[in-house]
Amino acid sequence: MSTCLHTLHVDLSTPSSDRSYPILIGRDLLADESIFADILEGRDVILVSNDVVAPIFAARVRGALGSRRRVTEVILRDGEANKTMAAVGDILDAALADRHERGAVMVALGGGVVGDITGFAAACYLRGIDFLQLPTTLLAQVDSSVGGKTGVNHPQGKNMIGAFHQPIAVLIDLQTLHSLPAREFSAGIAEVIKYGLISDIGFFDWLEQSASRLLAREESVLAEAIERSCAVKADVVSADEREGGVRAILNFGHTFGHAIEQVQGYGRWLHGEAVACGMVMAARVSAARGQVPRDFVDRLVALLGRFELPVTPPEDMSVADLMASMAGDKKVVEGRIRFILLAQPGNAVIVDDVSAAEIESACFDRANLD
Ligand SMILES: NC(=O)c1ccc[n+]([C@@H]2O[C@H](COP(=O)([O-])OP(=O)(O)OC[C@H]3O[C@@H](n4cnc5c(N)ncnc54)[C@H](O)[C@@H]3O)[C@@H](O)[C@H]2O)c1
Ligand SMILES: O=C(O)C(=O)C[C@@H](O)[C@H](O)[C@H](O)COP(=O)(O)O
Ligand SMILES: [Zn+2]
Repeated sequence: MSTCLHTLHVDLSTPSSDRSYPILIGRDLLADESIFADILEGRDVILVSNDVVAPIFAARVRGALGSRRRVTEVILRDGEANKTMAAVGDILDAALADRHERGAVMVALGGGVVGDITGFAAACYLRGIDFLQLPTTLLAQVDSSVGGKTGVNHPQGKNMIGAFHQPIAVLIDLQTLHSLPAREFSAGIAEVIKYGLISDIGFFDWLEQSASRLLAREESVLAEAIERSCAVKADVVSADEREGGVRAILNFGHTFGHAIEQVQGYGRWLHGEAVACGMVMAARVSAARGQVPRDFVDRLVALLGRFELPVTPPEDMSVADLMASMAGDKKVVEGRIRFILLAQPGNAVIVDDVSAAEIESACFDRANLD
């Protein structure tokens, strides 16, 4: 028997359509046949996972999918370096080989890499079929499984090829977090902290108070952190599904972070690690502008430090490297890089007037950063 602790909704209803979907947070959801029967009915499935996650969780999902539907299984190679068009091709080849029809559903079982690739394959297959998110990392549970950003990396930049394609549901099984390595858990915490910084300073305060219990992975604290994170994300996505405006605040720390990932080579820094460092950089620029107190940056650095997340740019990375990479960011408009800064703690703002000199002085004066 599974236990559902929280249910949220991503509201995407318009007068002409309703693509809203539920997010279920609970225990043993991945083994619950009745949940899959409700969501998928009798539909065929293309189950996509990777060579780390499948050995741990695929059997229980196969069991819950039951024996009355056709299931094609695709096992990708693990890792950010494999978030490529080739991986999308592997999924499409398998689905075509088994002659899956438009009624089939792609099911993403894994972290953000599997989810982003599978969602994009679902957006492309037969010009678009449904997909279901079964996120197994903290990062995927609080962020990537919700909101419909799907895609793959390109040597020139993160997530450069993709589509907005919403899942039909997100099932967050807290049991999956037991096997998650500590470094991956911390990477997920970075995105959790992001939500406090951009829209809920009370949540940031709570995270400071709850750090030890989060590190101990206490279920009730994890469930609350995930629920509050998904609530912020669902609200922002409902307000601006395709990032025409406010959704860009979810990119806080990412303009810097994606550049770090790309310049270092995908996979050297985890996404969440690069975002952690990027959030500190954005907070430092905000503080230099007098928008947040300097001691708030110290609080952020201390909180990230509890989770052993990086707070200074890679030693071998220059401002020139950073600026060159950020010039290709997806948020660039008419050649101007748009940054997400803090207008104040708990409140983000989008600006396009941050200079290289300002970044250098706020973030690369290494003698003054520690
Ligand atoms: N679409 C979005 O809105 C969005 C949001 C945030 C991040 N992302 C993307 O997500 C990716 C990062 O996702 P991630 O941090 O989940 O990384 P990941 O998918 O690489 O997973 C991290 C590692 O943990 C392993 N793993 C997964 N679940 C496990 C479990 N329960 N037990 C043991 N090992 C497990 C994975 O195989 C992998 O080795 C990046 O590509 C990032 O760009 C997308
Ligand atoms: O959902 C969003 O919007 C986000 O920006 C969430 C980010 O955490 C995530 O890493 C996303 O994939 C970044 O999007 P991108 O458009 O900058 O590639
Ligand atoms: Zn992110």
